[in-house]
Amino acid sequence: MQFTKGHGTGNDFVILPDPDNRLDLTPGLVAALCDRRRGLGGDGVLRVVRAAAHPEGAATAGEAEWFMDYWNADGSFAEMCGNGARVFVRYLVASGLAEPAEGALPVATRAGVVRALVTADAIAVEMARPRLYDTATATLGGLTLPGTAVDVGNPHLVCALPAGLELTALDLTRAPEVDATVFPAGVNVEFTAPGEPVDDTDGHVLMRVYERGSAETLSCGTGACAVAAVALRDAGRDTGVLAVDVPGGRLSVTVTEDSCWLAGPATLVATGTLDPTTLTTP
Ligand SMILES: N[C@@H](CCC[C@H](N)C(=O)O)C(=O)O
Repeated sequence: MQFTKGHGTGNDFVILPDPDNRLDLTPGLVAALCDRRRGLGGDGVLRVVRAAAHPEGAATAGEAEWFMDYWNADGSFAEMCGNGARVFVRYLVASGLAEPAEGALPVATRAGVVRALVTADAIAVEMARPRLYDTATATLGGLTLPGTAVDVGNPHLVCALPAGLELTALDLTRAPEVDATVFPAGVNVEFTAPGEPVDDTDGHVLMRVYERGSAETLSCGTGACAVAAVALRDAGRDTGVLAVDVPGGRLSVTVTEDSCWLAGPATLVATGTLDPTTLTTP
């Protein structure tokens, strides 16, 4: 089995090239690949498959040649992964499967087709504008925080920390408790604090995230988009540019009238082969 390992601001992925959808990818195999001690390690898997060859990509095969088949580290599916899409596009270009020079590159996902712009330093992906749709709470270590539910193709709950509580003080080794009636399919939970002003932006937010299916990660692209949309709402604005700092680095989010751009570094670090029969799970 061929693989490449890559990351976007520390949100890391095992990339599996499988153009014709031949791999028998199962939740167990995904979890074993993502195991950080027994496998390659990753927050998720990105299968690179032709849209026409995948049942969930076929409907958009006329718009995008490639389908990002994203899986969380526990073997569950997610509709969308913002950093994953950026790393996926870096892989397509680096491996010669797509040409970046032809303008925005379309990629099919479970949340529809996204478009990417590629430069040497960064990859920006245009996704749907985040939709703020409800309020809910997250409880963590006896602390209950109010938050805003946001749909970025996948579900998010954005909770601001009260003044005086440091983001670094949160214990995210366990999942925050949330209301399952608001989030029947689970949710990614972002905790935020205000950052110092950053040039050429309309705001700066610090964030940590506990991801559905992957636990705490160093970064979450769709989470950064959700956080930016809530920050703009709180500032009485509809659109703007936000710097969102995550433990793994800085993301830039631009919310426009009808879409949302997520930009940041996307890096490939290794390529190799693996015999899946050597993988074991606890
Ligand atoms: N890290 C991703 C989000 C991955 C999916 C998420 N865990 C979910 O289950 O919705 C990102 O960069 O957006």
